[in-house]
Amino acid sequence: MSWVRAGDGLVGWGCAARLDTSGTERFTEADTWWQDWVAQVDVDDEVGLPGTGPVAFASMAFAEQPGRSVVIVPEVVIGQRDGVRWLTTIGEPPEAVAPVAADPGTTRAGSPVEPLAAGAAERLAAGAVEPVRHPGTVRYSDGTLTATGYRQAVADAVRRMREVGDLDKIVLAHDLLATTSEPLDSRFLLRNLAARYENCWTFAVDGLVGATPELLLERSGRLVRSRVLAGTVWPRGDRGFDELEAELLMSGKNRSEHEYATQSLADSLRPFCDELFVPGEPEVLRLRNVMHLASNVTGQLGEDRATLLRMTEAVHPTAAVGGTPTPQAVKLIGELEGMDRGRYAGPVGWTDSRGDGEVGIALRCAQIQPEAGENGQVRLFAGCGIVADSDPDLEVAEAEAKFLPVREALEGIE
Ligand SMILES: C=C(O[C@@H]1C=C(C(=O)O)C=C[C@H]1O)C(=O)O
Repeated sequence: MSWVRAGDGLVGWGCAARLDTSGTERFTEADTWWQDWVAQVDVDDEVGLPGTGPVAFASMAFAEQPGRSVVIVPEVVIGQRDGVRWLTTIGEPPEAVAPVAADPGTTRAGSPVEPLAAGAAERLAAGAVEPVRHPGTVRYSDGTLTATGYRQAVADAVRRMREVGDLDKIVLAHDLLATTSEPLDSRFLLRNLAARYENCWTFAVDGLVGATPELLLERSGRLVRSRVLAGTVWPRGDRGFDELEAELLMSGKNRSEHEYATQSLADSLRPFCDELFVPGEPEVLRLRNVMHLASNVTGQLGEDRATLLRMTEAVHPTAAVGGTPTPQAVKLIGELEGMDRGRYAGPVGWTDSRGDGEVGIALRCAQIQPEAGENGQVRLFAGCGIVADSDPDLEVAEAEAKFLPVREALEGIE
């Protein structure tokens, strides 16, 4: 399990407890389950920062049906934030971790661990940690919704927006299958993604692996934060990055896509906040494969601070992955895509016993298929916001650009 950005974050393994859930109540169930679980453990947290003490990783389904959501409490978590490093264990320190700490008796929840890097290197040398495996060659094939099927779905959505007029924006996605000649080691993907997308949150929860640029919510005490993305350009022709950036900022279509996404997040987050700051103008987030319009929304929570999972329930899905109005968009997504998004475009991240934590939107990701046998198989997803003046061919190309991070990570392209 992983949630890492520019070297900071959490990496966990083992399973001390797990919840599988689905349906409309999935967030409430996850929140209650986690609070009940935390209430029955003795916590010895010497650090007291967000992410120290017991944490749960969560990866929630995009849709109410048929998706499966999962919450996992790892047995061991290594964390790093602003120069502070810690190790958390649940129960007795497992064998693989014991040599890391000077005194294994003190490696309970939240003990700071200095000699971690040295210990990890020793364990690797001693063969206690399996080396990362290369997935071999990669072959691609159509997913449930092919690129041509996707083009058609976009065209149908555009027609409906122009003719019926009950929908302002819808986000449509499609999938792609990749088969590797060797079983897939999620650490191979994670390492490559983290190296190339430092500005993104590299995550892995129960086989869903990716590097998302979009932070749905971060809660840290009374502070809440979100990085809303919508509106995209990608390298094409001989346009330079500056030219692309100017094109993005001036594009009415992209600006309106962005406005719907920011509005939906702000409207659903505002009831939890005493103050909420929404920038008047978006900025541009540059990534290797695409550029996005971005708005950093910040707020101060009210006295009865809702937990991260409760707020996540309220804001999901924003119009960055659903649409406007939300109910009509979500219904039409199911009809036009005709596939199960699973946990793609759902919230993914972690929460601690205080209800703090970070959740991103699971984008630029792939679901590792457990039943692949001797090969590895993953299902990649990518989608785009569609408005009445979208061009289906351009949306197919945009989705293609959004598949790139995982494709290149799978193929080990430097
Ligand atoms: C839906 C995806 O990305 C979202 C859609 C965007 C857009 O349409 O411009 C931009 C960023 C994300 O909010 C995806 O990557 O699959």
